[in-house]
Amino acid sequence: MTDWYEVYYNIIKGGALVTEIDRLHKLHGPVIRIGPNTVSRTTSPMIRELNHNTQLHFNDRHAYHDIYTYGSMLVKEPGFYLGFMSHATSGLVPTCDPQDAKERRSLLGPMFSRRAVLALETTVQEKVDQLIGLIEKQYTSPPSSIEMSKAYRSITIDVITEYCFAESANTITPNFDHPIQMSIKDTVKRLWIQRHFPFLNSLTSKAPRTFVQWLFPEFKSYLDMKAGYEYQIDGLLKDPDSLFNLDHETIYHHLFNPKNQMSLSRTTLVHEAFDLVGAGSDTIGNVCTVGTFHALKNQTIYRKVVEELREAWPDQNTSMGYVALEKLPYLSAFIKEALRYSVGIVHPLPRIVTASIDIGGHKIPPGTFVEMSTVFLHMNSDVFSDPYTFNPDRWLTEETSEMLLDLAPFSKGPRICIGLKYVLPHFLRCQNVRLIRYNLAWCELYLIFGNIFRKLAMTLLDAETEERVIFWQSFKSDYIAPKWHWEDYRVLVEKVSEASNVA
Ligand code: HEM
Repeated sequence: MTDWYEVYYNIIKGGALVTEIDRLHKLHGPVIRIGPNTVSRTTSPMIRELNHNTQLHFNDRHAYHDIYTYGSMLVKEPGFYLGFMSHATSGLVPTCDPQDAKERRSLLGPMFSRRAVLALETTVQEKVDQLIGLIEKQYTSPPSSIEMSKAYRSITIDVITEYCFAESANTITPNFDHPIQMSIKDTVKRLWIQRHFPFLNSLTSKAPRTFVQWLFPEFKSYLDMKAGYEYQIDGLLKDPDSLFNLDHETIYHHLFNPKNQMSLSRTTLVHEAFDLVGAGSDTIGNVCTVGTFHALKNQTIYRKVVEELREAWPDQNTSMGYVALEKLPYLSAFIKEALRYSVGIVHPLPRIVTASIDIGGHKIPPGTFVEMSTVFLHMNSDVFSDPYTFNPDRWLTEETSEMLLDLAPFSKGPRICIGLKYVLPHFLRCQNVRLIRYNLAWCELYLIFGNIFRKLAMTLLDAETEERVIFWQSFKSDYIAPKWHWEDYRVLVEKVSEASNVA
């Protein structure tokens, strides 16, 4: 009868929609209707023409692949994306028209290719060194505890801002409480309000800054961030030659010179900057937070990661790069498990069916909204045995092709995360699926985990912290990444002596 059902779970119940969807699937089977007939809010003629009817959520791995992996006839649902991203509506994430998205992806793509990532690997490594240097100086003598989720979020913000704009936000500060980190946290918290009440964002972007700040003081850091991008973009628009003075290639080298495409407006450039910082920081920070927690909680896992690293990298004063770290089997298995367990984006990502299509064995008419949260894929016991156990060893068995197919933290298909690309051959279900990775996300994960585990000895401060978290409860206040109830765990850190680095 009403959209307010979703509003109730997303806002009043603090993001518990996915938990509710799970309950409904248990009652009603693998396909449920979760919304009333809706007409999508869009300017795209292609989408407007569709006669919208109902909204379905699936709990079926085949349906996931029909929607996201092979679903070239499905497009992003504008009502969701333009609300959810109402602070940056002309960035790539909320671009729903497939042709527009293809063009923008072709502009941004080269920045995230393996070649570009390898060329800018030193940028990532410098930030990792800076974080480890700060932790060693600030937290080891005398030993004091550190909140890892904040430390990880600060490094991922600094990497993405340096990588994309050649201007780091410099949030790796002693208490990891830089205003930009707080701003991103606030923006993420606000996402569900703006998803359902997008006009609030339009109001704040039109009203004078002093008025907005007076009305909503918590917007200050968001407005500062926006002013920072505007300042940088205005400088480059005034003097495009100054692009050549930047320390390295940035997104602006690609966005300012769109070959065969119209130049992008100032607003679009600012929105794209927002999009990239949002998309490329909290997500990776979350994977690092989840992976580290489980490694420290389970000493067997911790020992295996550390021993493999020590053997491959005996002298920690030398450096070990992304390509070498990628070859370590246990570290790779550990990262895959951290990606599986941390889910990626928890909320279902809605698509509109543009032409009649088979989804999970059901004929679905055009205009239907369809979606499936990745939680249902990653926690499917038919593919991942004992799915609520964090177990890197599952990736070291001989037959992993089904699991690889269903590992989708970055989504799949035409709108897969741009920070990461998997290239899987067409014969996805064959025995020897080859996984080619090229991207910024993998590079960051290898360098952060590899260096942190090799150079620091860590102990979980509260060893009693619940290991098998009540998984579904974590999706309350889910927003994008789940807010795990142990997320603000603290660790004690020691510098690694050459003798041992297991505390
Ligand atoms: C572990 C880290 C990451 C995870 C789990 C993740 C997850 C995702 C997911 C699930 C999507 C699909 C969203 C949708 O369909 O609406 C996505 C899209 C996107 N991600 Fe990531 N991401 C990560 C890292 C990054 C990084 C480092 C960047 C670099 C800036 C990035 C930039 C983007 C962009 C621009 C899109 C939109 C692509 C499009 O709509 O065509 N992400 N990401």
